[in-house]
Parts: sequence; structure tokens; C-alpha cells
Amino acid sequence: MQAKSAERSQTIASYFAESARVIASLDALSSNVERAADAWVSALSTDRKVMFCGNGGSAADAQHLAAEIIGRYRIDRAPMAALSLTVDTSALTAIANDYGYDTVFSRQVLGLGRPGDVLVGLSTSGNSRNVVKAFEAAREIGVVTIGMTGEQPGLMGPLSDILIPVPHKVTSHIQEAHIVIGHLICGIVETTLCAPKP
Ligand SMILES: O=C(CO)[C@@H](O)[C@H](O)[C@H](O)[C@H](O)COP(=O)(O)O
Ligand SMILES: [Zn+2]
Repeated sequence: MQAKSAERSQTIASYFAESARVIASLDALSSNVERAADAWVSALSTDRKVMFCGNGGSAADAQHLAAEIIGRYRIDRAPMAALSLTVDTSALTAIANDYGYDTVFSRQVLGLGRPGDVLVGLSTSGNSRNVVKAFEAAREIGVVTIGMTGEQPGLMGPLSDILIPVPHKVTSHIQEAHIVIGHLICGIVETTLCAPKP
């Protein structure tokens, strides 16, 4: 029992240490994050929108970040245009059933996207087919693509106008970094577009 508890404490300590190490390493991505924030600001200040997509935990992150923008992050302000392509179960099931799961996001991008919009794709492998196809669709119609991946950007690499490759291999740690970066960008967007005027 004692040994098990010591092992558990070690597991907990190492996980926290590794999470902290990944977040500390994100400094190296500052200029990529700044470019991504500029792209969100540019879209949201010109009547365009920011769309998000991803699978599993990244679908949750996509919804979370879209909600920060359409709702509020830290500042009480007017809503801004953002949506996650992961939330409409009728559209998702119909598209998957009729055209295949790989097309669940690309079809929504083609239907909803307009030139100058931004599509943020979250994928720790960079290879989720439905996100890759969404980026291909975005490129066809002039939607700016921001890829949030792990250290190997996979197929999303060459399809990303702006790439944020978190320098780690483990899915959960990459996801943790994605939400830190996403929150940071939400904060920059709010302070840039909605800071109280003096
Ligand atoms: O949240 C987790 C693991 O932490 C899982 O749900 C994970 O998101 C799923 O396995 C995804 O299908 C992985 O997709 P991706 O990150 O490679 O695009
Ligand atoms: Zn997860």
C-alpha cells in the first residue's frame, strides 16, 4: 500500500513537471502565436469570423475557444463572430453518413466559409483526415488556416498559413498547450479590439 502510494505520488509529480515544462517551452512559439492573434484580430474586426475544428479532446478545445469569442473571455463586450464546426450533431451525422467522416468539417467550411475568415484546426498528430480536408477546402476559398499541432505537424504543416507546432509528442500535453495558447490569443484579441477607451 505504502509502495503504491509512493508510486502514485511520483506519477502525479512527474505529470505536473512535464506539463509545466511544455508550457515553459512555448516561448519559442511567440512569433507564431502573435501572427495567429493578428489573423484573428484582422478577421474579427472586418466582419469575418473564426471557425474551429478538431476531434476528441481537440473538439472540446474547439468549442471552448469559440465560446470565449462569441461569449466573452475576460472583458464585458459585444459578441464577436466565432463558431466550432464540431457542435451540430445533425449536420455532423448527416455529412458523415452521406459523404464520409473525413468530410464533416470540409463540407461545413465550404458552406459557411468566406474569404478572409479564419479556420483554426487543432490536431495533435496533424494528420486527422477531416481536419486536413477542412484545410484543403479553406485554401480553395480563401479562408486563412491556422494549424495547432504537436511537434510533427504532419499533413497539416504545408496546409497551414500559420503553424503553431507545440514541441511535444504526447497528445495530452500537446492539448494542454493548445488551450493555454488559445486562451492567450483570446486575451490578445479582447485587449486589442475591446480595450476600454480612455
Ligand atoms: O483527448 C484525447 C486524448 O487526450 C483524445 O480524445 C484525442 O483527442 C482523440 O484520440 C483524437 O482523435 C486525436 O486526434 P488528433 O489530435 O490526432 O487530431
Ligand atoms: Zn484529452
